[in-house]
Amino acid sequence: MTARIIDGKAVAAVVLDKVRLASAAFKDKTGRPPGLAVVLVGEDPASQVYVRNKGREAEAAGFRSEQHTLPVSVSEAEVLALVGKLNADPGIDGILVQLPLPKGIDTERVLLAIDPAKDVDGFHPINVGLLNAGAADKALVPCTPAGSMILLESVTGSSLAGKHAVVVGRSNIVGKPVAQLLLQRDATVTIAHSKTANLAEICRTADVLVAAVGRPEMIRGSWVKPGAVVIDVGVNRIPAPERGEGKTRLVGDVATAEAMDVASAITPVPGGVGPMTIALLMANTVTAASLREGLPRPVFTV
Ligand SMILES: Nc1nc2c(c(=O)[nH]1)N[C@@H](CN(C=O)c1ccc(C(=O)N[C@@H](CCC(=O)O)C(=O)O)cc1)CN2
Ligand SMILES: [Mg+2]
Repeated sequence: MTARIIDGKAVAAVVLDKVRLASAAFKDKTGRPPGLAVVLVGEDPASQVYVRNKGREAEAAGFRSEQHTLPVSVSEAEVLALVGKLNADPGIDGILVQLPLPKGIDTERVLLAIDPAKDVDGFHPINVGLLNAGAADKALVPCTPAGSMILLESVTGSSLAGKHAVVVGRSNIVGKPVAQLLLQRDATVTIAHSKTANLAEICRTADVLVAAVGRPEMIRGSWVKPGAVVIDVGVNRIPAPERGEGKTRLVGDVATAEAMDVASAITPVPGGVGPMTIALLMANTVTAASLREGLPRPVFTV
């Protein structure tokens, strides 16, 4: 079997088209565009790229887009003061603090300070609680898990009843929320991680395998059940001396070439889940804006 490649860039483009329409409709109804503020602390080069891309997509979607860049030396109190100012700004619907934050700043405290109604990352305990209570329809759902589900559903349809989903990874950003979303689609869900015994054996029982462990190509082709759908959330930069001295390349958490011989469908890295993260951030911003204005929740499923 050669797996079908799930094209995240193409699906993200469809979501972004819907975002543009929803953004224009929002502006027609309210007289203002949705507003997104992205906060970057420090100079992490990957974070700088992600934040720039978020600003570019926000502008393309017709949003009011703000970027706040703070030096690495900034105090936690100053970050909290900025979040407080953005919470109070009626034209800002979405606030995102780019992670990771520099050492010395308490990430949990910063995330807790964001107004849950503006928490377009879905990381605030109120949104986490709503998702875990089975009320995802009232929550802002984290972007990477929500995007992963759209890619998965493009292959399986919306019901996963009778399917065993194995999530490898237990982060708050991906592993735990994606497990909740899979449960809500009636999958039987196992959360495994790097310290799970018999990990390969457990993965081999997965009809749906979500890899979010952050270890380059850890999941081998022999771990994949024939016909499984594989969602690779990993984005790992590894040395690529074959490309020249000091060069690197991106790989996922799955050994893609091996898995392709076994799976029925798989997301590539790059070009799979990654592009969905930013598309879903734009979707969450229109959702937050609509809910804040008492408008119906827009739908961005593909
Ligand atoms: N506040 C947040 N911080 C972080 C999040 C997040 O969702 N919210 N996620 C990641 C970083 N991230 C967005 O912020 C992100 C990561 C990867 C991609 C992406 O498109 N990846 C591409 C490859 C990109 C490359 O060439 O380097 C792909 O997989 O195709 C987008 C967004 C951590 N921080
Ligand atoms: Mg990807």
